[in-house]
Amino acid sequence: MAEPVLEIRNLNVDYGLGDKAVHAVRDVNLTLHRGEVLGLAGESGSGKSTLAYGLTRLLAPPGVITGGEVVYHPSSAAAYDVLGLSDQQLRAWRWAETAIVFQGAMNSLNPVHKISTQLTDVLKAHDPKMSEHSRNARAREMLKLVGISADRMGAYPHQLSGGMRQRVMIGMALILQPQVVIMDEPTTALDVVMQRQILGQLIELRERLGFSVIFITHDLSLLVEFSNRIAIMYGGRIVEEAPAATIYRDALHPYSKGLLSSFPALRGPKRELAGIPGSPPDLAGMPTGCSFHPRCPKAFEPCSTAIPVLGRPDTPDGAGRSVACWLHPAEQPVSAV
Ligand SMILES: Nc1ncnc2c1ncn2[C@@H]1O[C@H](COP(=O)(O)OP(=O)(O)OP(=O)(O)O)[C@@H](O)[C@H]1O
Repeated sequence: MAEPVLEIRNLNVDYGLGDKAVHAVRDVNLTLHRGEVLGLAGESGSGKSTLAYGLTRLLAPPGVITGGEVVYHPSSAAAYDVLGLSDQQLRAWRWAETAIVFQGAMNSLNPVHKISTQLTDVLKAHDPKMSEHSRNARAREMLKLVGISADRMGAYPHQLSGGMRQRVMIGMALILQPQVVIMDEPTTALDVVMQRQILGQLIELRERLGFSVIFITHDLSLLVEFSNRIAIMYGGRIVEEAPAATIYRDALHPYSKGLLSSFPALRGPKRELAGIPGSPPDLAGMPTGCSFHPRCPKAFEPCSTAIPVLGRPDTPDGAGRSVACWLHPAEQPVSAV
């Protein structure tokens, strides 16, 4: 497997302090390798966005990181913990090393400025010495890469369709050639055909430019198609992680299985659709043990009392995948509740 570019280690994020704190991200360990697309899936409220905001240190109060590390490996320098960067270092890291496209990003284009100005402003802010000519050339090149003709440089956001605005945002995220691009539901506001078209184009760009992607969505079928590996989140924890094809073919966690059967597959054999009974847990009053156990069709003795640790499962193809489920206990310590 390629070397890591971003390692999230034991990350914990709370909203609020003290007894009333809501633990939205718990003990998350996740590694993004160079050049890969890592998909992160889970129902609404499972903590996906909080993880993205936490690891980029963009959390707004009352969000607070209560523990962990986010180790970034630059292409030609020593690794460092993003959580230890000064504000100034952080500003340089974001966008130039790691860029983010958040939900509804296409609506965050400034309506009173031309596309060209918004793209070149990013270049100006990060490299004030760059000439105007080079800035314009780079902006034009970037638009072309995301499939927008350079003659739209002078357009205002309202003169572009939703899909085009989203492409501009992706172009803006890539303009400083970051190593890591985090996409949090970047295309949900668009129709399905447009979503797939944009994602397909992003994957093509990744092959050409070599960046890595963390792609967040509740739509597992999109991830199966576009990711190399998939991590499934539930109640603030990663409950399973494996290569995309392995998850699709043979998910081990009953929650992953439930999530897979909630979406029609875009390719491959047809599956019977069935939802997951019950609703996601209230993070302010989490069930003891495995937080999925009240909804789990396979729950048994230890599930309601002890939290299963995420680890390599006891299956023949256990290498390269991990699961936190008592059906496949990992050979690691278990934290009793
Ligand atoms: N500002 C906030 N204050 C308090 N709790 C919050 C806040 N924002 C989020 N939360 C809590 O954190 C949990 C995780 O939210 P988050 O947005 O990270 O989930 P998500 O998986 O990204 O969901 P979605 O797909 O709907 O965006 C929510 O269930 C909510 O209880």
